[in-house]
Amino acid sequence: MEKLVKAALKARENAYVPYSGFKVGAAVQGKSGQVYTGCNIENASYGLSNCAERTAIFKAISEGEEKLTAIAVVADTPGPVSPCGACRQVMAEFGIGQIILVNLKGEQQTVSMAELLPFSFAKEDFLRDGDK
Ligand SMILES: O=c1ccn([C@H]2C[C@H](O)[C@@H](CO)O2)c(=O)[nH]1
Ligand SMILES: [Zn+2]
Repeated sequence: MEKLVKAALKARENAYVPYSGFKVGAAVQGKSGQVYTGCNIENASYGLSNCAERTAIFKAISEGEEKLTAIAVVADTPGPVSPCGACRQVMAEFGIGQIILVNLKGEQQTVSMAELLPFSFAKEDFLRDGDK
């Protein structure tokens, strides 16, 4: 989805990365069709840094989206960028179908959630039948 890749590239420009210098951009599409973008936002207390993917996803959910259909992630990596484990788990929560991984050379790879995070932990693993 070229629209999502373009939005992610633009969001990458807003990355706040005084510590790593590594800019990442993301754009996620909600079931409504609306697109939400995000960049990574670092902190002097390094562990509080937030990845671009989670910035975009949390923006979408906080605006009322309940399901997300696709996400594009862009960074200046040798091959298509590989999202961190924390972001993979957050993506899995909202059933993202298509994960489009891109680098600045335009190399692109689209993967499914099951490919990106096999054997993931989900609510079905701990909620009782009546609560699902
Ligand atoms: O998929 C990724 C990988 C890394 N980062 C961020 C976290 C940190 O700010 C910087 C270096 O790890 O890149 C992302 O936003 N997304
Ligand atoms: Zn991450």
